[in-house]
Amino acid sequence: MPTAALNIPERPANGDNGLSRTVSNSRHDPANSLSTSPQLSFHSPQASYAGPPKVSAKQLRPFQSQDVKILLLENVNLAGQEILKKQGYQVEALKSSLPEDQLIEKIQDVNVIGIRSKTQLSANVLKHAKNLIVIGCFCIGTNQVDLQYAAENGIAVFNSPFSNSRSVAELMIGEIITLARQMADRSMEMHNGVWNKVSNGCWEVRGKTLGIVGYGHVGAQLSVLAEAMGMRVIYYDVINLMGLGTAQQVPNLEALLSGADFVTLHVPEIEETKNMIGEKELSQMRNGAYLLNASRGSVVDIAALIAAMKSGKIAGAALDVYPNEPGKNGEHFNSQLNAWGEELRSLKNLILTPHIGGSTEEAQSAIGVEVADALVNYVNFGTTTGAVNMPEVTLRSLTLDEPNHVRVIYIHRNVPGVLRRVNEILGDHNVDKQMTDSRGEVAYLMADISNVNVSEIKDLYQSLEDLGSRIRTRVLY
Ligand SMILES: NC(=O)c1ccc[n+]([C@@H]2O[C@H](COP(=O)([O-])OP(=O)(O)OC[C@H]3O[C@@H](n4cnc5c(N)ncnc54)[C@H](O)[C@@H]3O)[C@@H](O)[C@H]2O)c1
Ligand SMILES: O=C(O)CC[C@@H](O)C(=O)O
Repeated sequence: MPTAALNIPERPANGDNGLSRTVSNSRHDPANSLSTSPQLSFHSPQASYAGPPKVSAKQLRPFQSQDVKILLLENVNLAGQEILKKQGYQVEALKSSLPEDQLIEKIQDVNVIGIRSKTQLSANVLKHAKNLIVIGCFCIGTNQVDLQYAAENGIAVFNSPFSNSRSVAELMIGEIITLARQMADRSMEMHNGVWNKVSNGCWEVRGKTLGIVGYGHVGAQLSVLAEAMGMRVIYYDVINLMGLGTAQQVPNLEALLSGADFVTLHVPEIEETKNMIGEKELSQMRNGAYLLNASRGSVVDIAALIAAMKSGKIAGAALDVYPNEPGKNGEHFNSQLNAWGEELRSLKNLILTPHIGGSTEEAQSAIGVEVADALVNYVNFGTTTGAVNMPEVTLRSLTLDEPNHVRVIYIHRNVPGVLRRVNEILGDHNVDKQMTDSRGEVAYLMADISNVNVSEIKDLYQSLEDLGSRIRTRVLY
């Protein structure tokens, strides 16, 4: 199938290839959605978008669905894979990420790519992705994708904004107690056959202060759980947020660092959070305090943390994320990967986990469903609700009673005069409904037009493609 399969209409002239008239029900079974049993599948709360249109909606596809090529990396959950396969798409799922050269090779061929936190979709990689229309990040973080480059090249990016937040918060609770009781060291000693019954430097967490940096989805969940254990909670965030329970916002990072016994980091990876905790910040922490990082590896200067732990300033730490992480399970975490690797591993009361904050059955299946649904909605209907780099645009579904309608999607540079030119082209038909919105330099227009013969669609597509402002045109019918 040629590149243009997702853009240029190629259905037989009678428009009846069977695909456009069937309505697939890719949603999960709601009967299971309230289960809390680990034996049953768990589904996240209803996401902010509505999911694929249901029963009476007309399935829009300008292509044979088996020609949509999807590459899933990093062991995307089976629940998500199934949703995509049910659509008839060609799905290749790999367990690991790919090194840049192999990624560049593979990405040239695919229309959709699904990744987690490891795969780097830089501008250098994306410039080879000539057929790519959408990226699904099956996780919260989107720092691994050049979002701006993607938007400017008409590639929408979706993620799952909160489906693993609870899992991260629960891990933090476990780690706070583990650090306070030096449990990881005691366990390690027992594994080595050593009995070492000590209470020195071991504490209850009740009455201690937890300082949360970044009071978003994870930080807020953690706040509630920590208070339930009798901890006092303070938090620092760049925006003013209402504290849950009796948690109190502090005015700056220094106030948080000097006021907390445990400091936990839940900020995104952005320029401002790079090495946010370094030598100076560690010196502002209380003597004998603990540091936890499950945000991104770039947020903590690890060499400075090693020094602070060696000096006794920091009594313990828990790290789930690192500046350089292995690409697949079984690979080594050593000094070749990060210069301080061996030194870090030798420290006492340090919990090291392999980026598993969001790695629970519940979170991964909820993320799989949420992101796969968003991808189906985008590929089949052009809906951008929930996209992290595009304006959010949706129209009510076309119904089976509207046989000669087409949906036009026109992603274009946000410059004056475009809408007039587009509507001159669409104006030969009846524009039933239209929505347009912009985000920075990029604008997204969606219009449903009626009384279009299949033979006219190619011309319509070409006229839009010929406009100077065009980034990408898609015509769905
Ligand atoms: N270890 C894991 O497996 C795992 C799982 C989920 C999320 N994460 C990471 O954790 C991060 C946070 O997740 P979330 O869902 O809570 O994100 P979120 O977007 O809901 O919350 C982030 C909060 O950080 C605040 N913030 C941004 N810059 C800040 C700064 N310079 N100083 C203080 N506060 C700042 C924001 O205002 C926001 O309230 C994600 O971006 C992701 O990188 C890791
Ligand atoms: O599952 C992953 O790879 C990433 C988990 C987490 O860091 C996220 O951003 O959601």
